[in-house]
Amino acid sequence: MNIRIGQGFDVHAFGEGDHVMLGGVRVPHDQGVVAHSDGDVAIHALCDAMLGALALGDIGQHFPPSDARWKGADSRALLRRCNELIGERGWRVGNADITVVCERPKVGPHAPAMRERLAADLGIDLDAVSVKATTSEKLGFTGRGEGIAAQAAVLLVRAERAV
Ligand SMILES: Nc1ccn([C@@H]2O[C@H](COP(=O)(O)O)[C@@H](O)[C@H]2O)c(=O)n1
Ligand SMILES: C[C@@]1(CO)OP(=O)(O)OP(=O)(O)OC[C@H]1O
Repeated sequence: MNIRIGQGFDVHAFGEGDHVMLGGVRVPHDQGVVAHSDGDVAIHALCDAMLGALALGDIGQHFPPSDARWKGADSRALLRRCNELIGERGWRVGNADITVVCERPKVGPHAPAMRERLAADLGIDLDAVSVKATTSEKLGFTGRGEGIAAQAAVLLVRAERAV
């Protein structure tokens, strides 16, 4: 088979701070998130989708929260490592589609920069990376502003090998 599908989901609670990292972009906000790494839900969901597509477990298994190496980690480095893991097995991301769920901050204005960073980290075209956002209409934990969530879907395709 030459294609594989994967999906990922991540949540972080809001906490003290003045920004949230989303898709590798520092988004100013009146709160931060509680996390071991930089708490980038968009990237964590994307990593899990990539790992899931090849049944490689999840990011918590590859980068355990109990390991001091990942404390404060730049999630872009985790994404690049996940990209290596699929690349070593002969796969690359064909396209990725991410949805961030929160009432605030507004994600739309930052989506172009997020797409650029994610596409660069994955080594794929900009138009193969989509970032969308929605509120949850004030319902649930995201609606109450208690946290932020993201889900991601990816298609992996066989990487062409240079001979
Ligand atoms: N954190 C968010 C949430 C939403 N958006 C944008 O607003 C649109 C309307 O959101 P609804 O939840 O009311 O459907 C949505 O389609 C996004 O374009 C956003 O930028 N940031
Ligand atoms: C990113 C990692 C790194 O330890 O920790 P967190 O930033 O807490 O994020 P989460 O999505 O809860 O768990 C995955 C971990 O791999």
